[in-house]
Amino acid sequence: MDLKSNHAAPVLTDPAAPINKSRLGMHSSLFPCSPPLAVLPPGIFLTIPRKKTGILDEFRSSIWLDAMKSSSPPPKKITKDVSNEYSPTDADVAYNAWMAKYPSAIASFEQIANHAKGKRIALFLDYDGTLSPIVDNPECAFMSDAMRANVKKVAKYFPTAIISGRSREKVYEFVRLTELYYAGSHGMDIMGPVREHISNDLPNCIRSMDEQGKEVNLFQPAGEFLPVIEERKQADAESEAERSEESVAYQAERSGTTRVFRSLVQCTKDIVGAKVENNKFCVSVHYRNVDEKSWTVVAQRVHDVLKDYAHLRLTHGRKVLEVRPVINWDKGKAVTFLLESLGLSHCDDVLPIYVGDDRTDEDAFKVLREGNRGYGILVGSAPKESNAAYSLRDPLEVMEFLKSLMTLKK
Ligand SMILES: O=P(O)(O)OC[C@H]1O[C@H](O[C@H]2O[C@H](CO)[C@@H](O)[C@H](O)[C@H]2O)[C@H](O)[C@@H](O)[C@@H]1O
Repeated sequence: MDLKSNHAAPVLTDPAAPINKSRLGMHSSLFPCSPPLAVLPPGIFLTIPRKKTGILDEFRSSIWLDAMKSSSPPPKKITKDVSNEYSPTDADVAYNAWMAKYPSAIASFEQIANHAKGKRIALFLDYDGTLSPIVDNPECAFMSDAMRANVKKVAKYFPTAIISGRSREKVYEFVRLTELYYAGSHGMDIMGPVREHISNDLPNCIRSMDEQGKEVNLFQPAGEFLPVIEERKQADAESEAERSEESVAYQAERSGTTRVFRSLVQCTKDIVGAKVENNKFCVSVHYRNVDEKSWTVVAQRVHDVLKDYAHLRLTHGRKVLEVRPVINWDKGKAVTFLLESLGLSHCDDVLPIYVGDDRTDEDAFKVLREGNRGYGILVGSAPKESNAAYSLRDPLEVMEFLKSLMTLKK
């Protein structure tokens, strides 16, 4: 969800980071659906009108607060009929109606299998909330060994990619499977197979090596947003003493984060429980562990920092505010890019399946739904409108679904 109420979306101008728009053109086949906001052709920048008041008024505060509250509802408890006098609550009725609209991918597996007959499955998986359960500390969102083993097996039969909001490096550290493709920063950092025509057409696509020394294509559509060289030089010039402190700000600079990360760390450091995470092309401001009374303070501080930057925008994930470049790129575009990289686009015999739990995954569900080419599967049990076709309750059910998928191997 974009937080752009009252035309005052916290978008940022970074005068020190000039953006070379002409370098951001790309192959037209990577624009399968019309962009959600205005685009500056031929690049992939979005323009968002903004007002520079810097103050979250009461009205907008309450909109933000509502969005913050509803951003990660707890899983629905299954109501048990122990007394034989079960009378469903309104919530049960709503849940059952929702399940009828987004049936379980496990219960509907036969239907999926029928559709997959004679087709090659391409699998796309989100990480947090999909392969690993949502936990309070983002550094501890480990996937189970059983899940890893099943993802490994499924990747043996079907091309499989992880598309995460985390940095590509970080999600790889969690997953540690070399047989997958990885897209980090909500698809803004993709390591995929080598395809000549793609790397020739896209200026931000380069030939690179993966961890195993295998040749890959590295596509970073928001490449222009990495810190300017001067900042790196400045970091290099820091004293050894400063370096050894291993401060959050130093680590961020070293890993290529923009100045906005440091500003966000600085402006939230007195808010107990707030955590700022550097995801390379995006920055996450977590408020899951912040007292609810201070949530609007978090929103206000983030808003204040962002009002000075024109090339960044704010979206909302599960108890997290996500700062990202204003470019027309998302997980949906990443799926299209990867299908093309894998040589699987424009093929009638390919069935892409995308499994994800978050609002950012909706872009991918939408691409599959609109192209009428595969299935989005929403992970969660809280009724919400989605572009997915099916649902799974939680990562445990995701694992069951992966096991079922393996029965479809040739
Ligand atoms: O696209 P994803 O792989 O789902 O990444 C989205 C964000 O996931 C992480 O945050 C979420 O999971 C955390 C661990 O369970 C949880 O503590 C947090 O509240 C959730 O929002 C990650 O830390 C973010 O950087 C990602 O953007």
